[in-house]
Amino acid sequence: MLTDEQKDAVRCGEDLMLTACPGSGKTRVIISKLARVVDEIRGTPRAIACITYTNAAVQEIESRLRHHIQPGDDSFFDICTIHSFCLNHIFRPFCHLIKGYKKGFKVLTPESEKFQKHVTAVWAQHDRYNLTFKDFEEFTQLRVGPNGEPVGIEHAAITPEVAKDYWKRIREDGFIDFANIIYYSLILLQKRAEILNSITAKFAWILVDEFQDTTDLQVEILTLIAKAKRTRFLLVGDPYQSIFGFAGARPDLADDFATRIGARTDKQLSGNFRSSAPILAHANLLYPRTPAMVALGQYKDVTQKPVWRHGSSPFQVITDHFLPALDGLGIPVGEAAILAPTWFSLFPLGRRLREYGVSIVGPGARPYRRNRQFAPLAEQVCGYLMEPRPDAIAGIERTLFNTLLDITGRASFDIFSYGGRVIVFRLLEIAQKLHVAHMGAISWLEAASGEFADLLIAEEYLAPSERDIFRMSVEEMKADMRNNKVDLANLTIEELGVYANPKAALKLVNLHNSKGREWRAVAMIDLHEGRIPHYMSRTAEDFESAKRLFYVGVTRAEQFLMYITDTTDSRNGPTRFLRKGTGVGVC
Ligand SMILES: Nc1ncnc2c1ncn2[C@@H]1O[C@H](COP(=O)(O)OP(=O)(O)OP(=O)(O)O)[C@@H](O)[C@H]1O
Repeated sequence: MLTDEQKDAVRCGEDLMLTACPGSGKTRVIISKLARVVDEIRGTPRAIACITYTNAAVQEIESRLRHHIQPGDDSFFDICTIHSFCLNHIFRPFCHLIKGYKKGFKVLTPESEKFQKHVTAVWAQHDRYNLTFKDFEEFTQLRVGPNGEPVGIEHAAITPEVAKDYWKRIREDGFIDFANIIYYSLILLQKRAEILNSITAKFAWILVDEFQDTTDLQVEILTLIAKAKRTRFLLVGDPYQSIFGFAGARPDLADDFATRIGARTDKQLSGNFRSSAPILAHANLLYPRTPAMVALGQYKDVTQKPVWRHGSSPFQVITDHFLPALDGLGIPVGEAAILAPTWFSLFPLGRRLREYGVSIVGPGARPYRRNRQFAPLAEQVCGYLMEPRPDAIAGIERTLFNTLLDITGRASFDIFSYGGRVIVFRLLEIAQKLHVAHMGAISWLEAASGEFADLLIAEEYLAPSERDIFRMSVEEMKADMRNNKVDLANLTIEELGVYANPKAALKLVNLHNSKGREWRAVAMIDLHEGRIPHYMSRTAEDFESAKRLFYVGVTRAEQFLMYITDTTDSRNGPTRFLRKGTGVGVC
């Protein structure tokens, strides 16, 4: 059932920029809108693009939409990120028009070995060795400005020369990164009227979720499409949840675009289905809204106020206060999350909690590096063995697709066809047979890596020369685990599966990645001035953006919220967002 304000937004036939408070059911509105406009265009050659911010959101919408549409409707919509929209509809079909990509391309993802290789090589070219995590991370933030220049490197070690050399290297090796997919798509639309024409002829509607996090190039692309006046827009967002400024997001662009296309901006979603009234009272202290955000969901009548706990370390407060509070409230740890301003404070906490015997997902949870090639597939399959949920099959397909892409450099799209699904079921059959035969995770991994490779070679997804890649990857996983002092003999398939199917595990998430998610209980750690806002914050916008990040954290909690500070650093003082006047007023 939709509320009146949700229905109103879905029915609006004009271009609309909808401002939606946290937990207001944006996803529900987008799905209902999608189902409604599919009804309107069914049988025509037109389609709808639904652009979301992350792949996780794509999967969420895809799986929920299944209940609303008819068989065969798939050709009428594309649910995608802006990158896959540009890749599939603009860059891939027309890349032959671009110098360097005439013969095709491969997408360079930060998880791939090639990414590491190129970053290492380009740094060596500029005399930088002994690289740290940050030296790699910075390349994932690299963006292209409207004139083709590198941007987003103001606080980075990367110089414009390094960025350009990096792009030159990857292009010579036949690769393109996400930033350039967007840039070249814009160029193609600007220079070739026929490409713009084909896009606007195809898309009757473009629905954009998380529009507050849009970037300048993305707005340029949408503006070109809007100018043709053949495509309608539903843009949904919340300016108070714009937290991706470092990735080029600018909430002001959203308003600007709405004005440029003459979209309506008079509709709001103000009902919050997620959180209790006391949690919303804190959120409203940070950002009062008009109309005010009100609690409508199942936890609306919970009276428990958010609490602040201070201790000697996050681990001490979590184990002495947060976990016992969950017990008292009857909230399973799998429905709770620990949020922190950065990964750095989550790594040591994750490790200690794992040693303490708490199942966790998040940094420090995996005893091996995630980019080990066989690891994601093995985890997904083990997750399925533990709990065979039908929706997990799509996750396995996607992982298999990514794994093959990573190994072979080819996109095996037929994994998503009927034939591909048959392969997935055959892999699961092998996995099940081995599960029955092998008790421990290590012997399972050793056997499965061989048998999976054999099947994929027989079906021509892998070449015989690629047979040993999975086996070698298992050896690497074992070496990682030995280094991390994991008791290999006793590692279970359940433990591997928990990373893919983390229902029973406590989630450790950084605040940026918590966007769009919700948990019954949330603990926010490391809430110190200097962390949030960061000590390098200078401008009013820096402080505001930290406040929005804090706001996103607060609004993830449904029933119970704990703020945590600690004395691990003598300089630690509570963040201004916990104080009266500047924050939620708990200290
Ligand atoms: N009309 C409704 N009736 C009951 N529950 C609803 C309704 N609309 C949304 N919800 C529930 O509210 C919760 C929040 O919805 P959703 O995740 O779509 O919020 P959101 O607006 O995307 O939030 P955020 O911006 O904070 O990520 C979900 O659990 C959803 O099922």
